Amino acid sequence: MPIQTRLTVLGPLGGHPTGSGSGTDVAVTAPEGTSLADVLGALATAAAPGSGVPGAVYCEGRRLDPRSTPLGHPPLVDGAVISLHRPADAPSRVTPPAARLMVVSGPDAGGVHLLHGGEIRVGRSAGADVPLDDPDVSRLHCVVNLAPDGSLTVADLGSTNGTTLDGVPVTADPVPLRPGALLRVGESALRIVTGDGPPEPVTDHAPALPGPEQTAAGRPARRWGRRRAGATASARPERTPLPEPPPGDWPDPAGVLLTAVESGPRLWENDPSGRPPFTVQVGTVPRAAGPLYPITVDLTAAGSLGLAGPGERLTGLARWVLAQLAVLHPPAVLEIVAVTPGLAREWSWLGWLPHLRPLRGQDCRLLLAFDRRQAAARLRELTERLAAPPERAPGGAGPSRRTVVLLDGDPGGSEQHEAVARLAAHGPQAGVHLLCLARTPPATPASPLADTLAAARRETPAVAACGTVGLLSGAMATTVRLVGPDGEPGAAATADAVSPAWAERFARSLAPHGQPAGAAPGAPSVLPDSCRLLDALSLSRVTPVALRERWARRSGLPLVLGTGPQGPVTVDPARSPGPVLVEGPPGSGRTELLCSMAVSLAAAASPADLALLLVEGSKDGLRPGAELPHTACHLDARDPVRMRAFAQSLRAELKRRAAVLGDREFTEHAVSGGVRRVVAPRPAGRSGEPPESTEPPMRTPVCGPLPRLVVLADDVEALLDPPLGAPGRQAAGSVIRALRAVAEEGNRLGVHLITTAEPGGRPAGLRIRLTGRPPGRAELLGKDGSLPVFQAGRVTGRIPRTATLRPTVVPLDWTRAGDPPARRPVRELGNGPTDVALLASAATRAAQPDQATAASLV
Ligand SMILES: Nc1ncnc2c1ncn2[C@@H]1O[C@H](COP(=O)(O)OP(=O)(O)OP(=O)(O)O)[C@@H](O)[C@H]1O
Repeated sequence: MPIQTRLTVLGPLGGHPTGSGSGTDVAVTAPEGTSLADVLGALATAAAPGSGVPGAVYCEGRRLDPRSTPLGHPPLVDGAVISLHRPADAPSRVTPPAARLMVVSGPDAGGVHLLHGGEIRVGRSAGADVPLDDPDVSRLHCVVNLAPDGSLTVADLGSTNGTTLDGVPVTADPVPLRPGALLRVGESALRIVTGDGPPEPVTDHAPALPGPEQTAAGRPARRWGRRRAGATASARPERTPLPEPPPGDWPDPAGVLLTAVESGPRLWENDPSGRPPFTVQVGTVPRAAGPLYPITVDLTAAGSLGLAGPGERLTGLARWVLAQLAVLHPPAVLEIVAVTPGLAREWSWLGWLPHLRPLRGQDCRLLLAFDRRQAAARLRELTERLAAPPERAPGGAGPSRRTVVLLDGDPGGSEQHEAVARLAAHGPQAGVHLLCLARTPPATPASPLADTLAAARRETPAVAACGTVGLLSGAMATTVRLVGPDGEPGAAATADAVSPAWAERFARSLAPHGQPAGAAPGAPSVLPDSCRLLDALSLSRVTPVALRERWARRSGLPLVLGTGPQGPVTVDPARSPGPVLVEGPPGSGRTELLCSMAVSLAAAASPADLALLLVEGSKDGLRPGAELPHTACHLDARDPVRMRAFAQSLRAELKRRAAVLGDREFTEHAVSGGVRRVVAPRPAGRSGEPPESTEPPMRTPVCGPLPRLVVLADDVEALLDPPLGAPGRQAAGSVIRALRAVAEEGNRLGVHLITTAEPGGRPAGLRIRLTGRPPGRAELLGKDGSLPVFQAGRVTGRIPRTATLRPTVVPLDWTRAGDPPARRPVRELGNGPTDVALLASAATRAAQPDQATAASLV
């Protein structure tokens, strides 16, 4: 399977990748094992057209050897930044810092600054060592000193609003700064952490919210300072009693960045501290002593969350909300969709997050919408979900996988507005929650909360359906107040916000994560229109040796169905509580899928361990599978004698197994010696003719361990309701009764049924629904709801080997990431052996010793 890796290439001039605008983002698609050297020229051309192959390549400050650095593996994973010719200005790996100064709350939160000793000045000025875009922070506000002996002190630098340490004012006289203590400057809270962290650079100095000059021009610091001293009623936290604090410990922006960059143990953790899922913190309330008090919103209770306020402050808060959701929930649990027409610059960083991959088979590269056409497509996909049954967690009450939809900007015409309204009203029950942004002036004494809320509803009507709305308030919009369904505002809290540079760094760090266990790294997130099963099985060149190795290391009965958005899709029919059902409209690829399943099973287990029984209700579509040495029987419904004999043998086999096993469940090789087994006969008929009826449908049993039996039954509808005049009409009932017996008790006895219609008995344990667009496109439905869609493997066509694919390097255009992917039509070859024939031939050779044993026993 080819893998895809998205990289950012910095040209000869280097630079720091603080946004999608600098450097060139590219998607490299190449077969597994391709080295950097194979694509280096194309990468250099993408970064600077006309430039030659560079002499040196760097990643994370290290020089790489292009020939021995494979794509898709560290450090060249999704989201990596490489620089050509010379190292980038990006922070490089450094010796472990003595301490970290973390900005844990405030309007420019999330910074993690490495301290190596000496004085560190904190202030609003760009020249400060720790610059903070916080309007209440003075240009040079306080200084932290790390002495050679590791001791820390802090002193105020004559700031307007003062500095406090754990609630105690700090003067110009340095006082000891204990690790873990909370340092407050303006609206920001900082914490020192010491200890030997990994040497990962995380300093994020880029000021991204309005720069110091802008804020200074619009707001004299002293006036804001006075306002704080005589705060307005709406901005005073002590006026509103705080509710019971939510349980659990709450992540702060600096900790979240570190978790993402270092893939810390808390990434996607199931929080043992009891923090409820899908709950986000929008700000904190400072208390005289003790930790910051988190103000949180539970999306499952609120339904949807509205956020209103001015420009960058609003996006900074929304970035923080989305980042928290992404760091707390894996992509298997959380899907993020961004419907933000015209706002690619603001929101393209989301594209690095694994949560925006179209795992449900949506027709796009990423779940982004930067123009109205893309917005219409995303909204259509989402509203279609309202009609589908919600995905339930096993044993759980609520939907197992939820979707958070960021809505920013005008989604389009009346149809799209109506779709948004439907999602706002009915989405939460289906696990779809909106995060609606409304750009309004902040709530101030001149514009009370009620007016701001009304303005937000006018600006973004869906806000009216949001169970909770966060309103940014105060002259500089650094305070947030939550308004619930009762219309009562909650406590005023310092709004937490993070910068675009922070968000980009955060999202890139998560980019390589989120592949399910066993998926190929960098597996393409977009479903192909055609999949060669042998590629999905990693058997592009199928040889007897490769098969014997697989057969030897088999565990269970792995059945690879095809490829999903994250790599091969595998099920285990032996673990299904009932038959496996393959449904779909005519021509959707059911017969082909049954053939693929036969091939996939034959690749998993040797003929000694597995026998296949192929049953056809009307056509002759499974005939290619009869070539497999595993096939013990190929029955078609035109021969009543063989049909009855088959039904009799199958029922006898079930009875015999039940007698041998008693109360025990079938396990691999548990039963052997003196036990007869069913071995493969070949039906004597040639293609298109009914097989001759002289032979029993299954060969004489011989001694040996019990193999598993898998019955693959196609066109079972024709057996359930045989057409008048069909030759097998009379015998169809006996076959159906035998299949029903397998459905009922087969699994316990190691006999499994894969069928296109339920014959009765135990209901299907696993359903595969082919959609028919394109042929072979299918979704897997477990008992707990829908799982990702996949493209079923093809075995009877002649698909050229994809292993010969040449690597491609394509510039990434984020504005087009929400479009359907460009598809290269797969041309099937006109001649040459089919893949089922290739595998059957290799399997026959691989099974030679087995067959010799079997023959001697017959
Ligand atoms: N996985 C696949 N990949 C590509 N093409 C496929 C795939 N499966 C089926 N097709 C194409 O679709 C055609 C119909 O497939 P198939 O006969 O398996 O469908 P079906 O559901 O069994 O239909 P029917 O029962 O009406 O015959 C095939 O001839 C093939 O060209």
